[in-house]
Amino acid sequence: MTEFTLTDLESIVARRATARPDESWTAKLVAGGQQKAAKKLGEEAVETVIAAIKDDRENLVYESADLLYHLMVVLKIADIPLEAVMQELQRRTAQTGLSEKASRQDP
Ligand SMILES: N=c1c2ncn([C@@H]3O[C@H](COP(=O)(O)OP(=O)(O)OP(=O)(O)O)[C@@H](O)[C@H]3O)c2ncn1[C@@H]1O[C@H](COP(=O)(O)O)[C@@H](O)[C@H]1O
Repeated sequence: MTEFTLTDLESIVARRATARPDESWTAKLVAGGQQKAAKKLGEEAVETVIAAIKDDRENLVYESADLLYHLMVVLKIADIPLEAVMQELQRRTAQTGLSEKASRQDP
């Protein structure tokens, strides 16, 4: 079991965001702005979906890693700490996904 966590990745992204764009993909994404970074996140999401639909386990792992990394960059540019996402996920543990969805349906 790896000890590497998304919090570790968040720290790496924060550190590399301040590097020179010509020596860091993270810095290049950050310098390019949210529109480009979010577009890249969307591309990685599509690649993840394709791997899932093809039942391509190896690529699903690879693309999921790309997806999570690019999500961390987008959150960094938006100045949203991973902690905020984890808090929201924790809040949702109080109910099932289906009951939450039902609570949002129009009467
Ligand atoms: N986890 C990642 C990570 N995942 C993906 N990528 C980069 O994201 C880019 C994706 O670009 P592309 O889609 O064009 O490349 P691709 O996915 O291989 O191409 P396709 O075949 O999918 O189209 C590649 O350059 C990858 O290297 C990442 N770049 C950095 N990190 C982490 O960030 C750290 C710092 O990296 P730098 O900021 O580059 O120093 C690294 O040590 C890693 O821990």
